[in-house]
Amino acid sequence: MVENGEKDDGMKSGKGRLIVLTGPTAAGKGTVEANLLSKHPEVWVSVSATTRDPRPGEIDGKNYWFMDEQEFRSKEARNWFLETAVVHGMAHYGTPLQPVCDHLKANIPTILEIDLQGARRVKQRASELNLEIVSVFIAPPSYDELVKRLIGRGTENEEQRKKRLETAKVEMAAESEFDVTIINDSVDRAADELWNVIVQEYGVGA
Ligand SMILES: Nc1nc2c(ncn2[C@@H]2O[C@H](COP(=O)(O)OP(=O)(O)O)[C@@H](O)[C@H]2O)c(=O)[nH]1
Ligand SMILES: Nc1ncnc2c1ncn2[C@@H]1O[C@H](COP(=O)(O)OP(=O)(O)O)[C@@H](O)[C@H]1O
Repeated sequence: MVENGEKDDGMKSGKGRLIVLTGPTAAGKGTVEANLLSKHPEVWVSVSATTRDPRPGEIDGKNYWFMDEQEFRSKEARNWFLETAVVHGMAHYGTPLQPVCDHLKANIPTILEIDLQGARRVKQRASELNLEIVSVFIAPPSYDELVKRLIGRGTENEEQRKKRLETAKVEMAAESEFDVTIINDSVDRAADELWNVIVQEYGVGA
């Protein structure tokens, strides 16, 4: 066991590649992950830290580690994170490093659900951390459908939705940077496609 922030050779011994999952707001990332986990509970999805407020029903330590900006910045200064980003120009988000090292070392299929900036940062740090990654982009069937899903989810006010849609346009334009694109028209099928990526990368369940 090493302290957070130190280089962990667990990254070297892990066989599978880290799955970095990105997609615009309300494309259905959380819904697809929940479907995948219901069918394949052996998959581990990293729990990020965030300074945004919890949505109704969200549980600390399950959906996110919710913390204030002071705590987030202090952890950031101690290299506690694999990557961090300010998303939608509003809240800080970050991936705790050590649990990722531990799960990869144990060869447990590991998914990070992070934004475009975070995905780029993980790619930049890949060689420093001896980390192999496969990047997956979850796309909505269309931009109009994404707007419908965002409104239908009903968890943001109009100003927050506007910011999310601005970010969404930037993220959708970056799709070609990713190794695999999964279009989330049917949740069940999209989750199966994601599982196929895991089977290919980790050789599990085949
Ligand atoms: N860079 C980074 N992005 C994250 C992290 N956790 C979540 N995100 C991203 O932050 C964005 C906002 O997430 P969230 O507040 O749950 O809103 P939603 O995507 O609209 O449901 C999404 O693009 C997430 O993928 C993280 O640890 N690091
Ligand atoms: N394939 C789909 N078809 C229709 N609605 C969907 C689909 N996938 C997700 N949704 C809905 O879209 C909204 C946004 O999904 P969510 O998983 O919160 O997105 P994200 O995590 O990407 O922000 C939710 O209300 C969800 O129920």
